[in-house]
Amino acid sequence: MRLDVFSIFPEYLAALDVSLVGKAAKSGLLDVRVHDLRDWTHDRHRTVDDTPYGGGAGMVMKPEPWGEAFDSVMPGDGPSQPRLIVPTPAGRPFSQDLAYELAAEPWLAFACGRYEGIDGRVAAHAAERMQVTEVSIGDYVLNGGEVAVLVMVEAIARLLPGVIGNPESLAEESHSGHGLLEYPVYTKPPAWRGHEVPEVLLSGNHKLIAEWRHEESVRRTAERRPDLLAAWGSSLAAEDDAAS
Ligand SMILES: COc1cccc(COC(=O)c2cn[nH]c2)c1
Repeated sequence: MRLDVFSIFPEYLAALDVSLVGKAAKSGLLDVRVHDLRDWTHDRHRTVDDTPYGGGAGMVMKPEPWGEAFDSVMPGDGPSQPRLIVPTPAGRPFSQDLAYELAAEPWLAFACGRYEGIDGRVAAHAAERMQVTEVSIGDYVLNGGEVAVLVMVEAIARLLPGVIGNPESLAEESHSGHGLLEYPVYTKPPAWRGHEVPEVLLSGNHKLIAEWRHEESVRRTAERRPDLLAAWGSSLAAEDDAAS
């Protein structure tokens, strides 16, 4: 997979060279290219923003640098086009499902917005030749899209075959499809500062362990994410209906 990231703070994306994503990049599974948007400005101050039409506080990112950057890095007459992802509070919620969807793409490009956002014509013009998806990683406002890109790239990269050492661990974890939150996990020592590991986990009885883990998943999901529990319950009912 090829990944292009456009930002006025390219150094923010240095984290992509570290650990999992860094390893995937070195092993050729990921081709990560970070671009400084200011390389496509032409004035002495390398200006990327201006005041918003219609008034209001803050600044808006000008369209010209984005247009020139996209033309230069992913030319419209090129053999293929990337899928463009724009992190924004106004976007489609990022999820494990969307991470899987994006992990199937051969080429992703991320546009990191700052200030009050990017001129709306940038996405509209890009959509003339590539799929554009505005994505939110949560209902809060960041100063820029860079952190959101780090979140999404990590969630996506770990799904690529060969990136995760142990693919089985993908199947069991929270939000990996069965709809409940993950059960608590423990390792040695069996007792630690007056806290014991739940007895059942030391029993070797795999049926009891599986039951305990399921009950813990349901309990935690009910406690922390009643919305997920409701969805899980109705998906069970749907399965029963389908089976009957
Ligand atoms: C593109 O326009 C903007 C405007 C303002 C901030 C940002 C950065 O993204 C976020 O703040 C965000 C993404 N998911 N949840 C929050 C982008």
